[in-house]
Amino acid sequence: MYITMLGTGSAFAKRYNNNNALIESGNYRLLVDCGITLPKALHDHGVTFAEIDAVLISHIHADHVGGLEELAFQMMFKYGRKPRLFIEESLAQPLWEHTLRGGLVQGELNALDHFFEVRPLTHGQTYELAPGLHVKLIKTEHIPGKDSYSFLFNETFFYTADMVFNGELLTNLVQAGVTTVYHDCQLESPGVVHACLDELLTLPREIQDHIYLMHYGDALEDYRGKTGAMRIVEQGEKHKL
Ligand SMILES: O=c1ccn([C@@H]2O[C@@H]3COP(=O)(O)O[C@H]3[C@H]2O)c(=O)[nH]1
Ligand SMILES: [Zn+2]
Ligand SMILES: [Zn+2]
Repeated sequence: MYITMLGTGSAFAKRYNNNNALIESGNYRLLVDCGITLPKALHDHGVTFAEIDAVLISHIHADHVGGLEELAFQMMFKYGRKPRLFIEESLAQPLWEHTLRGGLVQGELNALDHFFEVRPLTHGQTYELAPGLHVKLIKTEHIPGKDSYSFLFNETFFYTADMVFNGELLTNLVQAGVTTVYHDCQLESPGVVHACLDELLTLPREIQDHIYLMHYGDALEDYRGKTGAMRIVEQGEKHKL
């Protein structure tokens, strides 16, 4: 599988797009999150919504779901079909009621599954999304009372939803065979709702070796060379996993 971060920025970043990814496995294309900036970022990448097989959602913040209205409308009115939506079952109703309903409702089109081919997922279970592409959702802490799910792909690649620092989880995953971790990182301390760089730097070198930082702010250039053994994911670069 290959991953390209169409954006690597924090919710407030202006130099970087929202932290959303394009995963490719054979001919299968999966969007991981679809934030406000995603429609333009995908366009700039030379891919149309019609060429996306499915979108997978981590949690309900605009930098992760704010592009879904355009996705739904483009697919309905431009391409005449529903996009496939993988989402943890606990998030489907809140996504509709609290985020999408206002913009999408018109007449009898008044439910999430009128616009999306919804595939509810249960966290902790492994699903085959396409041949050679499996995912397990892991519930991780972000905002109190707001469900958020990180992704374990093919048992070897861990992609964090926005999450607070959890060194024990990272250590356990690496010990269980995870080779690559893409981790959201707030550059400034304290982290509060994200892991911050200072917290991630407390990890032992053998864990840091596996970590790539994403979801960073506009001050990234001031932090190059200060991320220990952790590398930085560059927006737009395609990596083989
Ligand atoms: O209790 C809170 C809730 C939110 N926020 C900010 O709003 C942003 C929403 O998107 P995000 O989850 O990528 O990042 C969040 C933070 O930057 C915060 O600092 N404290
Ligand atoms: Zn975010
Ligand atoms: Zn968030």
